[in-house]
Amino acid sequence: MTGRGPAAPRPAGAVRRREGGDPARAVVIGGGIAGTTAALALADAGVRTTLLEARPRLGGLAFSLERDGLPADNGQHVFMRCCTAYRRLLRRLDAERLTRLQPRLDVPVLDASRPGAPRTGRLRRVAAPAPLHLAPALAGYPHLSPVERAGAVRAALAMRRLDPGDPALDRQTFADWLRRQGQSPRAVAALWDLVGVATLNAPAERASLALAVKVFRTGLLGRADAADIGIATAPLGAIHHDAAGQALRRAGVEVLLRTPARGIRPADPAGAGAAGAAEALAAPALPGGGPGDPSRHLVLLDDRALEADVVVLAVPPERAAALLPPGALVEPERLRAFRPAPIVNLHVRYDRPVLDLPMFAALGTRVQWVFNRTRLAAAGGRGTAAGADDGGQYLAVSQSAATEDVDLPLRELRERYLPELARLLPRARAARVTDFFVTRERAATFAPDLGVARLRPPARTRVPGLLLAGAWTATGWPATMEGAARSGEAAAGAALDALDRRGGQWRPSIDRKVAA
Ligand SMILES: Cc1cc2nc3c(=O)[nH]c(=O)nc-3n(C[C@H](O)[C@H](O)[C@H](O)COP(=O)(O)OP(=O)(O)OC[C@H]3O[C@@H](n4cnc5c(N)ncnc54)[C@H](O)[C@@H]3O)c2cc1C
Repeated sequence: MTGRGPAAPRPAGAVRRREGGDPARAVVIGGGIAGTTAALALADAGVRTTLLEARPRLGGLAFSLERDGLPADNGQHVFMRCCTAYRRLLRRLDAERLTRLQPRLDVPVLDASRPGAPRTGRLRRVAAPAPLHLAPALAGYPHLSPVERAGAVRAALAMRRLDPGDPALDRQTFADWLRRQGQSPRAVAALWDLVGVATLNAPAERASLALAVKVFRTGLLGRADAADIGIATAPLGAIHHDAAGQALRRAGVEVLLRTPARGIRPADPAGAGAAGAAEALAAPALPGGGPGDPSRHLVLLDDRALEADVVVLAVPPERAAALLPPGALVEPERLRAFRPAPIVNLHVRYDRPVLDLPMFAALGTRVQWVFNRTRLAAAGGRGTAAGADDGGQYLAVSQSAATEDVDLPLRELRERYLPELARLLPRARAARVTDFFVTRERAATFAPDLGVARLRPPARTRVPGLLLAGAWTATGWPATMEGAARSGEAAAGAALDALDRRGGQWRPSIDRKVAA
């Protein structure tokens, strides 16, 4: 993270002003988690902020849909206690109450490779400092042999000595490193990939060691409570559209939905720049030269242009590449080099309860993680809204790194997965499936490929006051809600720094005397 931390909500009426007395203005482009975080931080610091979102809803990649009255998410999302920026955002949205955070990490792991009932292990922590907090779980983990368990402990201790920021780690795969640590294919499947595929969206064979070290060191080898799992008990849309929209509007942010930005250009110093998008698009490149004032920006819309002192561009990388003015990045083509990685969710409704656990991870089957949406919604006081109204149960099966599945027809996915769920859940064998549908996100995350760290730009561009945000920017985290929230905080901090640095144009402190 760069720049300052998030600002505390401003006192009512505090406005950040330019030298001439006009309020400082920001435009944030993109209403996903990164853009929402940035817009709130800017508004909280007294900057008049407009948030542009191309779609009719906020939330970006974290959203909900409705199917025959059943609220469903585009994909199951989880976070961890160590996701401090994301949890800050939840609090800022007054939406923590729409989530549940485990008091202590506890993940049941069902192994379906043997005939009969699956064997259950548990990855749960005890009240001890890291890394001892996981020692009893590992010692009793039935999916590894005693030799494999001892080997896993040795590898974990070796990983604690690696620095995720070391560029050399981004040039080797996680799998190569695990092999060098003597990890068996079984240990990779039953332990490292179990966590790694879900968090990195790639198996160890295709994941950069740098990102893997980031995940394991932060989540499992740092603070003992870091990996306690948090899950929304409400639909994602209730948090990232409804609560976000309310918080933004309460903070005074102007939220414009269905409003795509078409370009960013320097503002005309004579003030005529807002006249038309076509003329502005034809303006010469930044920085320097040409008629534009590089200290202010024009954000071009379909029918007009908005003038701003700072702009935060919080859209996916290929969109950012198209919107950035020439010269804003040294190597803008890098933004087009991110490879997308898919996640597929299978939504299954049974006519009766088939699972008591709130969630589990699976081995010995193609099923990865299963979430009991009915039980999770009941934990949040919304039992009837999640498939329990007819006495049934609604499960979401989350499949990361789903390259094989993402283009399969619904019927084939049904044939592929329902027998596997029946293998894992004995009660599902006698149950009737009342609905089965699929959500496919082809670009759920960027692929954590070797060398991906080199593609990820920091918040600051070469144009003063034009900042980048998004889970794909240089946060050090894989593409996650935490990465997105961190990037939003970083971009807002850098935008405020840019305002402060404009020699004499800005009053460095919030002017509390003038009403918004
Ligand atoms: C199925 C699935 C499961 C996932 N699971 C997890 C998980 O368990 N845990 C986790 O932490 N993360 C998970 N993620 C990743 C997480 O959702 C993303 O990393 C995060 O939401 C990205 O947020 P963002 O703001 O960076 O980008 P985005 O969400 O992509 O937001 C960008 C926004 O910009 C808008 N936009 C684009 N172009 C323009 C334009 N020209 N003008 C205006 N607006 C524009 C888009 O419409 C979009 O709303 C998952 C993602 C998916 C899809």
